Amino acid sequence: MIKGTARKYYMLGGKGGVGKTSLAASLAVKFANSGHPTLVVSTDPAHSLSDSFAQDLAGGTLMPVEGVDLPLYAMEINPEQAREEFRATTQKEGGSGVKDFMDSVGLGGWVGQLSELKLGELLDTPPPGLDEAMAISKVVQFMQAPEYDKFSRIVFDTAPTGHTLRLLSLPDFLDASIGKILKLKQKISQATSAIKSAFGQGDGPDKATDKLEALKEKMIMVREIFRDKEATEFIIVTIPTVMAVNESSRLQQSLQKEGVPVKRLIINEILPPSSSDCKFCAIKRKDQKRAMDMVAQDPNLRALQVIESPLFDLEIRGVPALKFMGDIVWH
Ligand SMILES: Nc1ncnc2c1ncn2[C@@H]1O[C@H](COP(=O)(O)OP(=O)(O)OP(=O)(O)O)[C@@H](O)[C@H]1O
Repeated sequence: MIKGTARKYYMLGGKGGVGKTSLAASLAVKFANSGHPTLVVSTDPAHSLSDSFAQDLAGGTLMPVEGVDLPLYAMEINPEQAREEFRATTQKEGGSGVKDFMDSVGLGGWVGQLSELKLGELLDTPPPGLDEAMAISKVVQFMQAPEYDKFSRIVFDTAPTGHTLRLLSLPDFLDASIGKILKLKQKISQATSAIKSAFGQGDGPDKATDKLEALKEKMIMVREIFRDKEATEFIIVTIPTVMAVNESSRLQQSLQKEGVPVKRLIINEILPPSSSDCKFCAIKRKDQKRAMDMVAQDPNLRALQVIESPLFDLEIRGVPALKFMGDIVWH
């Protein structure tokens, strides 16, 4: 995972509470320790990344992880706060502030093009996947803004399962919508010049179409990244319980359907070996073994490389603890 200097994206996904944040943070520390300028991104409203690194990383901007001499940055996007800002702006300014807001989250380019083309209505009603759009907008920012050029590893502590899948299918949805708009526009521009001006607002129809095409290209770029086997890996995180394994199996099935590259499955919180199990531990160990056997037999999961991560006897908080975890899990 540390080989090569080309940029790689790692996305950790799975059921709530299985250890995504801890594992994403420990992987980021591991990458940074290996010399990779690394960025870890979270869209969890609960500020779990701040908790994990034991420092305030909130604010939605690039934050250096303090107290370590590592090329390590974190970014915590709070989707709830972003949604509130969105609502406030649209209410206050009757929708005209949408561009300012979207500018602030890095979607400005898209919105600029959309509103010029009078397609801003698409964004006036925030779609259910706005949280995911935030994350995607940041991905687009990574690819475009020079301050992100330096990162060779980008780790996402993704939202729980359902959100993650929406995130992955959103570019497809937008791509399809724009395709439809393009077709519609072509039809209309052939029909009447009055309707033509509603789309173009002074721009010739060709220029407007170019802009839409450029917008579509950008979205395709995001989608390609999610599906690029060379650049991206989605790592499923699970724990050794029947419920978590079943959910991971369904997640892997949907990711496969979306064409998202998955190679590894982490089973987190495995009881460490012991020669003197108490009754509780012995029962628990048996229970965990049953769930792990399920992984080995599951048609969706059995082909994945399994990484075992032990249950630690202390809470993993702060860089030294994350390094400790990372050295055990990611080797
Ligand atoms: N291997 C482990 N050993 C001991 N504690 C762990 C381990 N992995 C995670 N934890 C603890 O479990 C809790 C949940 O972990 P974490 O926040 O990383 O999960 P998550 O999947 O990101 O949760 P959410 O879905 O709520 O974002 C934290 O208190 C964390 O310290």
